[in-house]
Amino acid sequence: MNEQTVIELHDAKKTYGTVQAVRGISLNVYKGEVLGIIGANGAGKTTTLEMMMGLIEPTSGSVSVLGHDVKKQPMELKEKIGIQLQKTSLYDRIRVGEAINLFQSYYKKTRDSKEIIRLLGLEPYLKQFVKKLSGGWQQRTALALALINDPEIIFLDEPTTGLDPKARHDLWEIILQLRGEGKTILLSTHYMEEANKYCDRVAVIRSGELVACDTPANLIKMLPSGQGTMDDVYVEIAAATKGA
Ligand SMILES: Nc1ncnc2c1ncn2[C@@H]1O[C@H](COP(=O)(O)OP(=O)(O)OP(=O)(O)O)[C@@H](O)[C@H]1O
Repeated sequence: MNEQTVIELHDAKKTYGTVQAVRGISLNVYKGEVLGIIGANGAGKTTTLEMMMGLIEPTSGSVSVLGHDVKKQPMELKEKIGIQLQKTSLYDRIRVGEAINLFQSYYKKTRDSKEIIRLLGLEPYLKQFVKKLSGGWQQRTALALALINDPEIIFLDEPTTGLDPKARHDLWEIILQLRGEGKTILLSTHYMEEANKYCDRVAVIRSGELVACDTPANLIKMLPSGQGTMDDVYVEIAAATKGA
């Protein structure tokens, strides 16, 4: 694997009032990898991703993305990253083609929209309202919008949640194609078979802490029995009670 670091978290913490959402995570993400983030509901996956995206500031510690401190240079960062959020309701009331055109106006540098439409197979849907599309096509539209600025890093928050198996498979094919272009992809997922099959490394977050980050095969080796599946990793490492 190419070991050029594109994201660096150093003891990043995020506190909301009395809630410690992220409790000091240090992590390096490498260029060209697909890094999955797993953990129970409320573990801190979205908060960690949002700090890397520059959407929220860490309460303490540092987050550097492509050499930019997310606190000090959020605008520089915006031009270089692509974000597909869990909820796409913002774009519900416009058509697919209109959403793509609108997003093109947001950035200085853009990727050819025809190329993005071809990659995502969106040609037949351009005149349709995003809201009327199936979940799978809504997710593809959201991914198309995340690619408009030809980002070096793409963030996907639970991209395949709620999709049927074929739509999930097809979306992964696109994600792997993007990795083939040299993009770095970070995503959160609750689907362990997807983490196992498609992610180069998987970060395990438990109660706001990074408890492991390695290849799926190495995470499985960390199990007490030294063997099993990513489901076992989830149950025994990600969802284990503290101190267990
Ligand atoms: N804006 C906020 N204000 C207050 N608390 C928040 C806020 N955002 C997140 N939290 C809390 O921080 C903790 C981590 O939330 P986060 O959304 O990062 O978890 P997650 O791992 O992404 O969960 P899920 O799998 O359910 O999406 C939770 O306790 C959550 O309630």
